[in-house]
Amino acid sequence: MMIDRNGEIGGSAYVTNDMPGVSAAHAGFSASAPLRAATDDAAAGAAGPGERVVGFVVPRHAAAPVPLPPAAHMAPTDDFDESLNGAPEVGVSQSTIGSLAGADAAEQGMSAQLPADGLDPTPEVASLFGAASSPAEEDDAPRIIRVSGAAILRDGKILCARRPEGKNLAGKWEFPGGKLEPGEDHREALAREIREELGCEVEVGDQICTTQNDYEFGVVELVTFWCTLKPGEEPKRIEHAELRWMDPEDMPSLDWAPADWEAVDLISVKSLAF
Ligand SMILES: Nc1nc2c([nH]c(=O)n2[C@H]2C[C@H](O)[C@@H](COP(=O)(O)OP(=O)(O)OP(=O)(O)O)O2)c(=O)[nH]1
Repeated sequence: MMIDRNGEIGGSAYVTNDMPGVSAAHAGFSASAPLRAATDDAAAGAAGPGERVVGFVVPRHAAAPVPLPPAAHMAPTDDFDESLNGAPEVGVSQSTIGSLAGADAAEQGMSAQLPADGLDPTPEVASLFGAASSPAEEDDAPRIIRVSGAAILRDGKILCARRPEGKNLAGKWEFPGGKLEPGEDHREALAREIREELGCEVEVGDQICTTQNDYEFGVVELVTFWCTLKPGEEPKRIEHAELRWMDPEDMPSLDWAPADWEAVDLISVKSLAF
């Protein structure tokens, strides 16, 4: 999905969340006018440079943006209902997003639903809903690499990281984070990766968006989250070639990994709107 500086959206990726109030507060953005995210009319359009986004746009749910805990309470509290944090359970379209987003569906306790009786889904659609596929189709299925990325906010700036030599996408900018390990959900994986990569502790907040990108080494499904540093924490450059705190509107000037443009555009456009 591409978003121009007027806030118009086109493209083929899908977005699962509004810009959350908690993140806006952290970034110094106003939370009063949530960014218009993917809609039906955004179903066709260009992907970013060198990018082939897999997935499709589904209608956003009609529910009002869910109020989120204040920044100081980004860590789930005992009385905080996790099901409200991110995509609420509001029916087929959200379930569809959940199934596309993989772990999010499980995290949200949502189940995928096949189309209504009488509709004969194509194999592609059926596979999205977990329907049985033939061994030949399974062999052809792309390997989904599930990755969490952190948009860490401090004083209105976002921590951007450049991938080191010797890794795939070397030299590209990314959100710190990494692959999920077996048994982890996205938030657990992200907290662990940040500990390993940056040597610090973060509070993982709301989801910004989910994208899939078809790289030559596999399909990366990247779920990006707002994060804040826990009190007294300072990120250290351990694995990355470079770390840089950027004003959101300057983020598009970096050479981002293709899967990241969705979140970069959402973050930078939001900052320009106010
Ligand atoms: N961490 C991160 N990875 C990204 C982003 N965008 C993007 O396309 N990727 C890709 C690059 C990698 O192919 C994959 C994440 O792998 P990684 O190498 O960071 O994961 P990891 O920390 O688990 O590393 P490793 O153990 O495999 O070395 O996702 C992003 O914003 N953050």
